[in-house]
Amino acid sequence: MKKIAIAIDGPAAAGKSTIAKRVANNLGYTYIDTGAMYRCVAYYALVKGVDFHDENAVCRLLPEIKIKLMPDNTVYLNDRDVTADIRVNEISAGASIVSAYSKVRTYLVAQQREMAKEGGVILDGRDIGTVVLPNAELKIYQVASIECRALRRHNENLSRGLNSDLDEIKKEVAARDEADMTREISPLKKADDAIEIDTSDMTIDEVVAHIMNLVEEKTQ
Ligand SMILES: Nc1ncnc2c1ncn2[C@@H]1O[C@H](COP(=O)(O)OP(=O)(O)OP(=O)(O)O)[C@@H](O)[C@H]1O
Ligand SMILES: Nc1ccn([C@@H]2O[C@H](COP(=O)(O)O)[C@@H](O)[C@H]2O)c(=O)n1
Repeated sequence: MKKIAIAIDGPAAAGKSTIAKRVANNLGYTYIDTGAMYRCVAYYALVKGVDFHDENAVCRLLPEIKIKLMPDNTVYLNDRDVTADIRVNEISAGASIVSAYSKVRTYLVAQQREMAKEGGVILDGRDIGTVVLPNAELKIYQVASIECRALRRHNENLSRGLNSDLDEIKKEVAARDEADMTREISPLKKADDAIEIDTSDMTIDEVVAHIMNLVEEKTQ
């Protein structure tokens, strides 16, 4: 079967990475979690004591930041496993701040394109269909209502034994969407040729099956 590039964009907690991992697994494709890369930049700034809002200081760190996304979805930053460290709320908010900086985006987008150049890839993020891979054969814009997304994240936290406040999550997710959609550079938006999937009333299996059908149409 022909190997294609698949782009999945959408707001926070829409289920992009869950679906992307499942589809990648079904197809034997490489999954590239671009959000993890922005999270690594924020995490490194935090470790170095650099204020997320200090653009020049954050950008000066870039040459020191080496990110590796492993086939088992662990994330290495300068040869250290940071998979869990980059998932905390402070880093979600920090990633949203540092991702607005032009030099940060240029640095990471170049790496994302390099990783995707052979095809047989599925990338999820905010600007994959619009900027990173404008020629991707299949572009998905995955959405769900804010209530649904906040509840999913809340349940995920509870199932991991973490403290979780549904109202706080709703505020955090809405604030991140607002920042990601209104920033000047590469804001989150649906690519003109993307297929929108509202997953609010769909199970994970239904979303995966829907995308698998779309892949089949594109690869016939
Ligand atoms: N269709 C679905 N039905 C029910 N739960 C879902 C569905 N899709 C994803 N989920 C759950 O929603 C939660 C958030 O999903 P996920 O982390 O994949 O979202 P995301 O879009 O990658 O988030 P972010 O952009 O914040 O990294 C997970 O707990 C996942 O299991
Ligand atoms: N292509 C991308 C991916 C992510 N971002 C920013 O990183 C934040 C964290 O992303 P997650 O997918 O892991 O939640 C996100 O809120 C964006 O600010 C991005 O700009 N472009």
